[in-house]
Amino acid sequence: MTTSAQQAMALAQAGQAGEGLALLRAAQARGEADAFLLEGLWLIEGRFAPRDPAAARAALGKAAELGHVGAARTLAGLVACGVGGDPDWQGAQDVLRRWAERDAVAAQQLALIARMDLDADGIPRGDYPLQVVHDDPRVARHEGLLSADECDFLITLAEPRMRRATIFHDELQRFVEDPVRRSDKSGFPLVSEWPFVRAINRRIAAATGTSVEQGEPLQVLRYAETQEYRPHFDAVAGMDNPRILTALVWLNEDYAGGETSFPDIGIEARGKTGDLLVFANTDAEQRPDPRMRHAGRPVTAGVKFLASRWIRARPPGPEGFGRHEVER
Ligand SMILES: O=C(O)CCC(=O)C(=O)O
Ligand SMILES: [Fe+2]
Repeated sequence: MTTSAQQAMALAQAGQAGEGLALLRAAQARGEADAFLLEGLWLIEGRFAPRDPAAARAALGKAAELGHVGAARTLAGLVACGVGGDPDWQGAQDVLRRWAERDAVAAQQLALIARMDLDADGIPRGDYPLQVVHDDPRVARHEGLLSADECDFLITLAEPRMRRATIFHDELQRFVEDPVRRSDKSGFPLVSEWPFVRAINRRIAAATGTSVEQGEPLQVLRYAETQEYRPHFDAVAGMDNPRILTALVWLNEDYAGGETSFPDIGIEARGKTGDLLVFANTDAEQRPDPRMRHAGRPVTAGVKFLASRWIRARPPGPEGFGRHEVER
């Protein structure tokens, strides 16, 4: 069966966004939740329709009211993150509470958030002191940034949406699959920066001394046996808002191999579940630091899960972080 939303998407992809939108409007008039959801997604991403976060939030609210669980998940994240309205941490939890009986993901978010030490705005109250591993260039770690339950839940959320990881190709000016990066990944862009994910991002921000807005979408990387991320730089020339830091959190430890290695400064890092590794990619002038080449070494047994967040020098402008940003 093809739904109106699917037809609208096909039209938009064929260059007929106006017709697609008309179809969505008709379906909305019939009370079809996924027609509200799809318009909401277009409006957040500014794809097939001009970006309008407030209208997006309204459309997703409508879809949620009509019983769409995916829309309710996205809505809770927008409320938490302040997209299309002021950030409202308590309001985001109200959305989760309304859905907790019908949606195990909402219930689990609430349960894990309840165990976090957060103020009323969802800001972590804790201190996350770093142990220095290497002074210049800076590499540091913090043990137990995330609990084992939080790591497991991130993996659970990421698993169904895993895709082959890509890298940005400078000549082609787009993301491509490449033997340099053989792993799967699952990102948490704005439409899936759910309250739990937001809370994790805030904790990474607190531990790295940055603002939560400076981070590109959180990614969960999955490396099966033999998979690796060959030596590469996270900061590359030509980013006017450079990736100054990378934060990695080990989400499991029952695998062999898979060390994060920095061959030019002689570091091989491996952490326990929940440990954070943070490193500077740029020098004092925010130019890519040639010593910060690093790799995820091949996994030799088991499966490695790692959360990764690339942190920019400044929050994004209205158009996001630009062409190198991890796909939204
Ligand atoms: O898998 C690793 O150990 C490294 C990951 C990495 O380099 C990245 O996410 O940028
Ligand atoms: Fe990297």
